[in-house]
Amino acid sequence: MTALRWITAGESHGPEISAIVEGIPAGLPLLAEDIDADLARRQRGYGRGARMKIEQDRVRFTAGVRGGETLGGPIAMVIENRDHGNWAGRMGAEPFAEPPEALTRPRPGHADLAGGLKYDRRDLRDILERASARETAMRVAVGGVCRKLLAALDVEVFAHVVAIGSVSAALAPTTSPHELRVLARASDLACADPEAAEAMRAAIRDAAHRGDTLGGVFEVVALGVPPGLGSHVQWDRRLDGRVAQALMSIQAIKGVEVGLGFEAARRSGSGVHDPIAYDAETNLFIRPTNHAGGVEGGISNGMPVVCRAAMKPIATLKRALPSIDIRSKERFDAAFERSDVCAVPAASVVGEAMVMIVLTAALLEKLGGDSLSEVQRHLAGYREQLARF
Ligand SMILES: Cc1cc2nc3c(=O)[nH]c(=O)nc-3n(C[C@H](O)[C@H](O)[C@H](O)COP(=O)(O)O)c2cc1C
Ligand SMILES: C=C(O[C@@H]1CC(C(=O)O)=C[C@@H](OP(=O)(O)O)[C@H]1O)C(=O)O
Repeated sequence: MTALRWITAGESHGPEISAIVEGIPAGLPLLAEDIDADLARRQRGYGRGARMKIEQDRVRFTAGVRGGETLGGPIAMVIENRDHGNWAGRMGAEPFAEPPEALTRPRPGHADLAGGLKYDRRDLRDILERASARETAMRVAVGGVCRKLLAALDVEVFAHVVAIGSVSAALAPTTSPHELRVLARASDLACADPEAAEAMRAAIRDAAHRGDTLGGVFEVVALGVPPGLGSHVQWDRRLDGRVAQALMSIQAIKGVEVGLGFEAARRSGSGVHDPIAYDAETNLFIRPTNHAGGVEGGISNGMPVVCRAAMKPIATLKRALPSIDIRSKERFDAAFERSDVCAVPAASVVGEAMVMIVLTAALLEKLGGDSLSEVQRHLAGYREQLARF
């Protein structure tokens, strides 16, 4: 048993993106098609650009899986970049026969300029290729592996879009998590409020007409998380801190909230903290409200883990903002090729994946085990301990 660790590699227009995931126990049933369903969800979504018509993301396992089950060793995965075929002579590893035209015009809001300065690259393509959110396809694949393990431990994670620009979803307080998940999955906006979704589509169309872009907010909900994941004892073990880092690491995410988040700062204590009750039938502590978003003291408390992420608008604008050519130092009028107008629905699928990865790591730390059956046995024992508390 080792800690869960993972890493991705690959450029947006290179031949493929890849990942290695280590720490998944042996004996977990795992098929490429389990992952592909999530990859497809990340690709569709109102507001995406022409690139998504080219790609058809599918994962291929190249290590760690045999006969449809994990072996306990590192799992290696690749996803082909179909667009790579259109980049002949510009994206290979070998020296170029003819140097491609350098990209010297940084886009405000993207990594182009900051990355160029840091790595001393005068062709900004050397930065944008890796800064691109193409990489998030692989995060979703890693999250998909974790989803299989979480499902075997009765944990379910889903995301839904709650705002696009200034349009917010309004949900009836009676909407159950199950309904929320089904409604969001059925929408090309991953939004559970059909009326708001229509207004969101109109806002995205309007932004596209104006040559502009939009951001928004998505929420991730994790059900079935046992109490006791994460820890109060050290800064880097707090579950809320780990979730925030994971969500904030997604390209263009600029804010994260757990539970009430910023709203908690505006209320007094009596309107924030969740009263503690006890259910004598299940022998479990329960909470009538979940303002904490399922985490207190950096530890899961048995309630659903609920967090939100705010995404800034896409940086590549049809009507570009002022910028300077890094070679001539002159102001330029940007040439626009293609871009997403709004990628919040796609980012919500990525957020779901990142939360699944954090929860899987925390669960494996709590429970230990080299095979799925061992982890399941440990969870059953822990649940008995909780019921006796
Ligand atoms: C799923 C997804 C799709 C994105 N698509 C685009 C895009 O088409 N064009 C673009 O300029 N930025 C796009 N972005 C955002 C950039 O990757 C992001 O703005 C850039 O990495 C800089 O953001 P940062 O300052 O948070 O790193 C996308 C982000 C995500 C999560
Ligand atoms: C390729 C993906 O997203 C890309 C993320 C992205 C960016 O700048 O982040 C820019 C666009 O790429 P391109 O410039 O090739 O059109 C998006 O399509 C993807 O999500 O799979």
